[in-house]
Amino acid sequence: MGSTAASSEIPIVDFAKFLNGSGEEKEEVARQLDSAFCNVGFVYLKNHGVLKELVEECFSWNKKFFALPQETKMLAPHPPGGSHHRGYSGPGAEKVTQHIYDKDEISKQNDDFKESFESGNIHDTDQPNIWPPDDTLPGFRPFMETFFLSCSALVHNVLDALSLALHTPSPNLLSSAHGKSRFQLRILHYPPVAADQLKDSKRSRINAHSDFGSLTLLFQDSVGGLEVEDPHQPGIFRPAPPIEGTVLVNIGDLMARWSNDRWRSTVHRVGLPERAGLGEMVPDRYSIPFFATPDRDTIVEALPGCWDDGSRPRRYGPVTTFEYVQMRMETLYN
Ligand SMILES: O=C(O)CCC(=O)C(=O)O
Ligand SMILES: [Fe+2]
Repeated sequence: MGSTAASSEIPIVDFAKFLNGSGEEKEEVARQLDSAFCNVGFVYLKNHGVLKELVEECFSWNKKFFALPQETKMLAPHPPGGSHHRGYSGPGAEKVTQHIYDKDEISKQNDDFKESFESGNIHDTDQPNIWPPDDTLPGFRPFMETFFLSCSALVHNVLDALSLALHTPSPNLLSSAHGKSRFQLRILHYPPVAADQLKDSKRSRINAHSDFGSLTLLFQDSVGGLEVEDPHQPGIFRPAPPIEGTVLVNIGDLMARWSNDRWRSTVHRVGLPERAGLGEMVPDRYSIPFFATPDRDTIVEALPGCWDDGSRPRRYGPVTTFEYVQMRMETLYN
């Protein structure tokens, strides 16, 4: 059972009942996900099928990679511009903005204080991976390629649960719209920062934003600081603390649009952890988001079950994934 406290709370759902359960159990999990995504846009999944050992190992590669000397990390540089999203971005390279498309407005935003490394599907010829030379961190590349596959499998399972929730004509409608699995695995490192600097949201580790794809998985370490906007009280952010053994799953803007705003793409940010004392240093934070996007030619228009000719008209015209993503990426890097 998902917890049923206030609807702005992020429920915990046992995904084993979808992966291995009876037809009825699958339906029940699908309903729980649907309700979480309608209410807060986020859910914690336990028994999600990505092995604990793999998650732990990914955190340890995350630490090893960012501990490399800056000049070594720069051997796998993220290309300038927003269309090839692979490789290493140093502190301040990316400004996460919330629906601001004007360059002057973007430059007024605080710089995020973080560094990241992105990799994607090995078959993605549009965005080939950019790896550091093998001898700088032997084992890193094959591990990340394996972890990608495991996260990708989870995304497809969650998509199947969502298709079930909507009773789409084809039971794998959403999964097949992501058939090429052109996803993005990011490892993120936020260096230590004085708690005072994060107080009153003067500065964020990552500014308030929503994700722009379909679904995001997020593994976080034990440091905390992730906050999710209360969908029923705009401007109020609530902690989304790490919960051992779970992965957070959230809806992105493209999925919100696809679902005709049935599912919410909720604004989130990383700031001061709940327990941090002022005057202290907040330790490094490591996290691992995995971003799913449909295949580039997928036409995104209101899904079956999300609109009707009565009280739920279609709110958006059709757009391809490619057109949509281009528009959003251009604003990220300048
Ligand atoms: O580091 C985190 O926990 C959040 C990362 C995030 O929201 C993002 O990369 O889109
Ligand atoms: Fe995010």
